[in-house]
Parts: sequence; structure tokens; C-alpha cells
Amino acid sequence: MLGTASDMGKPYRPKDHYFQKAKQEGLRARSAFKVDEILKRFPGSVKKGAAVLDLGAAPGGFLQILADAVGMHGRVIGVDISAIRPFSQKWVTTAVLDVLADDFDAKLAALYDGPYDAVISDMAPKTSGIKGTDEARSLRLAGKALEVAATRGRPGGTFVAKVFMGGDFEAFRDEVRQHFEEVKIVRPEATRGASMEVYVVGLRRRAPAPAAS
Ligand SMILES: C[S@@+](CC[C@H](N)C(=O)[O-])C[C@H]1O[C@@H](n2cnc3c(N)ncnc32)[C@H](O)[C@@H]1O
Repeated sequence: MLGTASDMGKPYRPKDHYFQKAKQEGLRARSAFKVDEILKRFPGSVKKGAAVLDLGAAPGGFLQILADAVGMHGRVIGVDISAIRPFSQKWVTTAVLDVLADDFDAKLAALYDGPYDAVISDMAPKTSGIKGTDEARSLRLAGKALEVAATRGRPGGTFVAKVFMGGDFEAFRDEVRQHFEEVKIVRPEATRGASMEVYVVGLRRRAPAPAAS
């Protein structure tokens, strides 16, 4: 994992401290620092040998951190509507997939059928500039990530999803609580100053209730 960064570039500056730092460290995106911070805050949330799904993974900053976190005996599956430059690590698989497409679940199962120890989403919609619309689109993506975690996540596993604050955010957090024993809201240091984004972290996925007979 990466060294701790305490000097933050909070106001929006496209080539800010984290941008420069990512470049120096050979990272594909400054967002790598966000997942790095989340993994450090919750030790054991992604362990060596784990199977991790990264939704909205392009260009691959999160994937670089996750690949190191799980190591060669783990699996990392990264999907995005944009293509992701391939990884040299054999345990990292990437694919172009739209999580909102009707055939997403089947295509994901064909890539790796799970179960996943962690489902992580950094998905963000194309922003319209209309606050309510962007919040609703963000929640739709996060809601899909939660659905995947609830169906393909291993009991005891981890969930992380980026969400724009506002709108039905609280209802979403409550929904995450139904599936995970502990829920935390994290705003990593590398988050840009004006951004409304936070990460909802679900720890220790509850075992699904047995089907009624
Ligand atoms: C902030 S970027 C992710 C950055 C990435 N975590 C990294 O570290 O490189 C958000 C991503 O969400 C993806 N995305 C948005 N809608 C999506 C969808 N319906 N299905 C899959 N990916 C989607 C975008 O294409 C974009 O690459």
C-alpha cells in the first residue's frame, strides 16, 4: 500500500498534489489514494488471497491498489463501460461491461462467478450539472453495486460504494445496513474540495436469511 498523505490539495485543481503524486508513483489515477486510505482505515477489509470486484474500474487506479492488496493468490475483476489497459498481473481480469445493462449479471458470472470477498464501486455517472439528476444517477449505480454485493458477496465480506450526498442517500445507507453489520461513511483525503462524493463502507456482510420453506 501507499505512504500516508497528509498534505491535501483540497480546492479543485486539476493537477493538484494527488495528481502529481500519482504520476510520480506510476499510478493510473489519483483515485488510487482513496481506496488505499479506505483499506488502511479498515484493516482486514480486503485480505491477501481475496476475490474482489471493482465496478467502474477505468483507468485502473483502484485496481493497482487492489491487485497488491490481494496478491498473486487472490482475484481482482475490474469492469467499466470504458476499456481498461490490461494488467500484467495474471490475477487481474478486466472487461468492458455496463452494470446497468440487462445482460450484466450473466456477463459478470461468465468472467468470475464469485463469491466475492469484497465488492467495490467507484462508479460515477456522466454529470448533467443538475444536482438532483446527478444524485439519482449516482444512487442508481451504487444501488446496482449493492445488489451485486448482496447476491455475489461472501458472508463476512466488504462493500464500498461511492455516492453523491443528497437525495435518497440516507435511504441507501439504511439499505446497506440491512446487509452489513457495520456501516461507515468515509470522505477520503484525496477527495476534491468541492466534491459531494463520499464512500459508504459496509463491513461484515450478514449471512442471507434462509429461504422460507
Ligand atoms: C471515477 S471513475 C473510476 C476511477 C477508477 N476507480 C480508478 O481508480 O481508475 C468512474 C467510472 O465509472 C464508470 N461508469 C459509469 N457508469 C458505469 C456503468 N453503467 N457501468 C460501468 N461503469 C460505469 C465510468 O466509465 C468511469 O470510468
